[in-house]
Amino acid sequence: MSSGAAEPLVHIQDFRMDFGDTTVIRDLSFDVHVGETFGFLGSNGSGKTTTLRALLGIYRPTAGILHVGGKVFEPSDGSRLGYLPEERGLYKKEHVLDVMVYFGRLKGLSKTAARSWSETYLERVGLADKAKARLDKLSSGQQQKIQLGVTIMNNPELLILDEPTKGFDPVNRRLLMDIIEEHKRAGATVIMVTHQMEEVERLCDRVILLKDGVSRAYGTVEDVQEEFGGTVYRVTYDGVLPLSSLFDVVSDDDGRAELAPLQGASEEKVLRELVEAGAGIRSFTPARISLDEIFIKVYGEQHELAEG
Ligand SMILES: Nc1ncnc2c1ncn2[C@@H]1O[C@H](COP(=O)(O)OP(=O)(O)OP(=O)(O)O)[C@@H](O)[C@H]1O
Repeated sequence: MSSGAAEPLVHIQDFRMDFGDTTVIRDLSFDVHVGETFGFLGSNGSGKTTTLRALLGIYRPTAGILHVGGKVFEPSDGSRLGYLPEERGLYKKEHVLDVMVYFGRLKGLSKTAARSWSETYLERVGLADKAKARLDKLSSGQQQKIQLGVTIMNNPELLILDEPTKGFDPVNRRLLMDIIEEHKRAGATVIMVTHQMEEVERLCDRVILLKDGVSRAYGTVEDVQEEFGGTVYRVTYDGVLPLSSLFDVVSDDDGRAELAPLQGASEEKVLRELVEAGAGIRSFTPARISLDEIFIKVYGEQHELAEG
């Protein structure tokens, strides 16, 4: 899976995927570079899992180039890959530690190394007391922790994680994000499908946003924020917000509003307008537009790009 210095580790160009008469991905192109954490974002059914499956050879693409390390991925390249698929499932009637050691051996670790790694991991994720339990006696979140462990245990150079924290409570989500971040810091390239925008803002260097199988934004988180308006003003107020040609009201709830400036209206102009209109401003804070807001802007639109 080695890759030249300037060559992206993952290269997808003009990817198209049809299922029967239906096109679910069209003209999709993006690269993922060595060492970056890449957020693969999009609403339900926008084509994220399909793209990952095509990249890993599970689906045959209708058209386009999908390369890992400069060539089409083959199962024999898998020793440096950690893939957490969307559909989870391990050998549920087996015991936790046995399953982990089994997968560790498949990934080329010695039995001792796999056992020692697994015991340390179980301790870390609060499941040391479940080492001898059957997998199907664990909660779904606990089973997911085991599956993530199996995915990362050989320190893969490329980690592909399809919704790694789906179904986790906030404490466990943070723990899992810490673990993923450690792999990122150790130099792993990470492709992460997630619907949790705070995870993206915390971890991802670059992102792509898919809608109906088409890219709607691609670049660094900052680039994407800039593309969608860059700055917003968060205000708290006691009175009534005026209608204005200087800003759009993005959200307004219980004395808290978010305003998007129009045509580059400056902070001073917007604030003066609010004060002069008697809006009773208590606080006024410029902030970057959040990915959550961008997501709502993109996916709240009509499906004008639908089949056709
Ligand atoms: N094997 C298949 N046969 C036919 N259609 C499929 C198949 N796999 C996926 N699709 C369709 O392709 C589209 C994209 O699905 P995909 O699972 O890639 O979306 P996703 O972005 O991963 O969604 P989610 O966030 O809900 O997991 C959907 O309309 C889905 O119904």
